[in-house]
Amino acid sequence: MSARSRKGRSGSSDARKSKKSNKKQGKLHSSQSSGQEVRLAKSSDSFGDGIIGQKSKKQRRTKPTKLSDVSESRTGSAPYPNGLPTDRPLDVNDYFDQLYLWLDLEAEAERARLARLRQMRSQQDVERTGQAIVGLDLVDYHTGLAGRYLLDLAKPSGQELPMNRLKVGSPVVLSNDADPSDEGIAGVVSQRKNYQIQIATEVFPDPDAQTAKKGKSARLKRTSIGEIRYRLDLSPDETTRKRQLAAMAKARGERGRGGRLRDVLLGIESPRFDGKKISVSPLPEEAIADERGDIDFRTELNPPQKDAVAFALLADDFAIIHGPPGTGKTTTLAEVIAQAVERGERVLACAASNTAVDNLLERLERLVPYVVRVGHPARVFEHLRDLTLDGQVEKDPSSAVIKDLRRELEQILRYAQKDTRGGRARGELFAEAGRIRSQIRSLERSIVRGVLDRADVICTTMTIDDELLGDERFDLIVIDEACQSTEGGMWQAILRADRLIIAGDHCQLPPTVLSDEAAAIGMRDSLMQRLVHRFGEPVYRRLTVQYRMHEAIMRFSSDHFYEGSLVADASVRSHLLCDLPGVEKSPLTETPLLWIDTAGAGYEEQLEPDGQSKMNPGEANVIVELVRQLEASGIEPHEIAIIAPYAAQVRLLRSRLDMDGLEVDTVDGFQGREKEVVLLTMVRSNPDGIIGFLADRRRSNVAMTRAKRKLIMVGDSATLCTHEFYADVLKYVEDANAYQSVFEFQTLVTE
Ligand SMILES: Nc1ncnc2c1ncn2[C@@H]1O[C@H](COP(=O)(O)OP(=O)(O)OP(=O)(O)O)[C@@H](O)[C@H]1O
Repeated sequence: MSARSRKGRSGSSDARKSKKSNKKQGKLHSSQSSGQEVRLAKSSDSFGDGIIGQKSKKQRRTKPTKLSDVSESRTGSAPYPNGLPTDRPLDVNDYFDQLYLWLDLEAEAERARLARLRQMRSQQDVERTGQAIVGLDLVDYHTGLAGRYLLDLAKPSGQELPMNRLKVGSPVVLSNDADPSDEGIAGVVSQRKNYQIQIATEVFPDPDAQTAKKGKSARLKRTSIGEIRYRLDLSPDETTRKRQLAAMAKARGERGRGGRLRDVLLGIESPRFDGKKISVSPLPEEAIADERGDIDFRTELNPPQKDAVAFALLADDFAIIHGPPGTGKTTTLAEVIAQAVERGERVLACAASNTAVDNLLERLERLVPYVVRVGHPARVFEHLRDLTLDGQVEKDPSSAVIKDLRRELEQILRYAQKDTRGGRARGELFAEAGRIRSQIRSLERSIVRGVLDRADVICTTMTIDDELLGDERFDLIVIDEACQSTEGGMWQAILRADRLIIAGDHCQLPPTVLSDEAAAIGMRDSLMQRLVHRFGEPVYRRLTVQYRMHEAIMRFSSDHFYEGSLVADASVRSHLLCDLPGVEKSPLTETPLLWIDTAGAGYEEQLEPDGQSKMNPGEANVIVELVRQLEASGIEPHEIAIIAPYAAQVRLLRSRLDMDGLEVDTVDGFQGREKEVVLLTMVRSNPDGIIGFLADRRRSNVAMTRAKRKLIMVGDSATLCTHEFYADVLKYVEDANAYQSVFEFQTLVTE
């Protein structure tokens, strides 16, 4: 059945109610007549940290006088200079003005970063930032979906690429390495290997076109493609920015159901559950129990998870699922989606990162008849690639014609590359290539439409390809890892339905925001957190049974971040490394927790030579020794993760521990992941007690909740415990008899 006819089947949210009794429909009718204003919910203290600062007076913008004052005066004139308030309704125009300002400041910060990068001329300095790779050869090229060019770049003579932050999906600029004035062409990383990186571009890097673009004579310098050495720079994500701006402009003027959802999310209207405004009557537990009884669950869920599913399905506007680490938030969301599909709804399922989208997709594959993953296949887990749009288009019988056209296109490009006539003749070949590309595009478009129309669920990151989805609307939008997205990043998705389910954990990593000015006026605070503070308990359900950590690993996080509400499931409550097959019993494997305190050992932090990042070679030695001991006890390298807050320490440890399967990464690389044993190197050790961004407790919460059976921290208590949070960690570890000074550890090693 096509999407269009399915929409007819499901209609609006009425279809969702079709399974319910008349009694419920009656309730819906009676409450809709109520026109009461929203009840100001108390900020929910139980939801956690840092209630957003509030300021009652509306500020008007003033013009900056000095250039140096630009950012400061712009943040000072923000409609909400202390971030979005949660104690009163937001004004629609002020709200979107604030979001625009965030985006502007962020774009400014990104441009400044790129400019600094492009000014660095020392190859080592540039590459150490992790944001650029220089001295690259174009070694091959192909064409991909939508006639994009896929360019393979590698270092000459096959050297390994430096450690870099150019991930699959990152926007980049490809430019001539020898020409600092070259503006380059935009692309997206589509594949990344140790020795080679591939980017997808809309434009072929034709050297004639580059010289012509700069107004120089084509005769000035004849270069063949192979003679140019390129550099790749991580670039500001202009496409995402433009899409977000367009979505925000549309949301500002939205009317009808879309306008209502916007007003609910801005706290102007009261959210409704089961047809009733929560300002009149919060959803009673009996209604949830009732709904739960009606559901034929497709997954084995625990009671809080089942409640969350029922609660979400009863939401008329939005509902929130708060999922602390390992509590099955994604599992629960997948069940919500499966139930919605069962009721005849079409769902758009999103998350902030590709990994999070794939985690959801992995579960949906088993639960939903027809799910499509939108996004570049290279960014999708390999075992899920058949579910991508590209994968499904490939299976379509008309794809054979496209393959022939692509072959023809590649042939023409190769002729063009070899063509020594230059100028017009070469230009004609590129023009012919352009015509074939548009033919390919129009054929693909019709196949793509067919695939999307058949889908019950479409999965994508929050950067939605509006061109691809057109103005298609869904019955329900589901957003996982919602706290990792800025508010501005949510509107593209929100606009596509009248109902929204968001899941996440505000006590884990916030979205990456480069601009400190934007962060100071609230850009790092999530929509989810704001809604909980605004409306309180009636709009969210928290999952409380976790399936990852030994109880002792979980307890600190539970007490500190989740009011002690977490419970370790019996299957994990007391599991230890020594319970794994082939693992010997030893002091390291028989206990779940250990802090090796380096205080007094003189393991001071160091600035990486020529770099900005910090490392701690003394701590690295301890980590290397611990890995050696774990391996000797029978733990496999792929069961071990090392987490360091600083890239320089990651680099140092990677160079010291070249083991297949062992992962060494920053905290950001580990959100949403787990390992049997996690070693945390804290790095900071200085006489002034400066701990830098370790002060963000959310970062530590993520790092400390990745381990299933053993968490080992290596750090200097004298430096760290100047901060109350780490003093609490130390006390917890001491009470759990899991403290060891590095001097004791070394004695044990030498014995
Ligand atoms: N009711 C359940 N019974 C048994 N296992 C479960 C249940 N719910 C979730 N799990 C398991 O717990 C683990 C974590 O689940 P899931 O990935 O859904 O959690 P999450 O909250 O999204 O995780 P994260 O904290 O990494 O974001 C998975 O291995 C999952 O199979």
